Amino acid sequence: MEVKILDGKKISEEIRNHIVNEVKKLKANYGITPGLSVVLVGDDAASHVYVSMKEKACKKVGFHSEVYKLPKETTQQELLNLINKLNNDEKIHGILVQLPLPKGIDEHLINSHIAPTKDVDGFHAVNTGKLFLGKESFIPCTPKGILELIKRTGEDITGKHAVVIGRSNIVGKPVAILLLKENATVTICHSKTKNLDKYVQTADIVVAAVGVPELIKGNMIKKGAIVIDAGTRKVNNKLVGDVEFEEASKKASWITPVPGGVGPMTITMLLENTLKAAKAQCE
Ligand SMILES: Nc1nc(=O)c2c([nH]1)NC[C@@H]1CN(c3ccc(C(=O)N[C@@H](CCC(=O)O)C(=O)O)cc3)C=[N+]21
Repeated sequence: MEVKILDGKKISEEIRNHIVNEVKKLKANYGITPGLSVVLVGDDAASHVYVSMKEKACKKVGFHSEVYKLPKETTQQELLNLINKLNNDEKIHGILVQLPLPKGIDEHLINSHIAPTKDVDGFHAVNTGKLFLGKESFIPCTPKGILELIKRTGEDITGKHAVVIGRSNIVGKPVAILLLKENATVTICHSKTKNLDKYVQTADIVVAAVGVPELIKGNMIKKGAIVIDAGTRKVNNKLVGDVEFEEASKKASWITPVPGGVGPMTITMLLENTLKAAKAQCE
């Protein structure tokens, strides 16, 4: 059986084309242009790359986009003041504070200062709680993108064994909750898990989100499994995922490449969430 590639770039393009049309309708019918503010504190090089990708993606679908680049000396109070301003800005429907934040700034305090209705990252405690309860909420972009990719395989998730490797608040935990909602049997593995290979070997769906290059070996993958790789680490200037792609491709039925898999979907889901936030304000 030939492996099929879950092309995050191509799927993103389809979704983004749809968003372009939705933006046109929103403008025509309500005079509203979805607006996203991205706040970046400090000089982390990778963060600057991601933020400019987000800005570009916004412009391309016709959103209003603002980027605030603040020096690493910015105080927590200054950041809270900016969020207050953006919470009250009618042009802005979504606010994203790029992580990681410099030391001394409490990430959870900052995220929970964003109005829940503008929390397009889905990191506010209210949205996290709603996700946990299975209620309508803003779903974090990477987990949402991963679910979309799995759904594009056309395979039924119900009853399948999904093994999530990684327990971060941004990817591992929320993606496990989403898979549970789709009636998968979910196992969460992490850095303290003993015999990781034993779990991965029984997985119908593998979601790797640890950021350890090629931790998941091809020989761990069950034949016919769906393999989603959310890892992106630069190794010798090359982007490497958490999965040994070549070897895993010999076993998997579907697999995401790195780059061009989960990464572009993350940004596409940010656009979707921002559109959703703008639409909610028309109601
Ligand atoms: N508040 C917040 N929200 C986030 O969503 C958020 C964040 N902070 N901090 C950092 C992570 C990381 N992240 C990525 C987004 C796109 C790609 C992406 O598009 N990657 C391309 C390649 C990019 C490259 O060439 O470096 C790909 O995989 O094809 C990757 C990673 C969002 N994050």
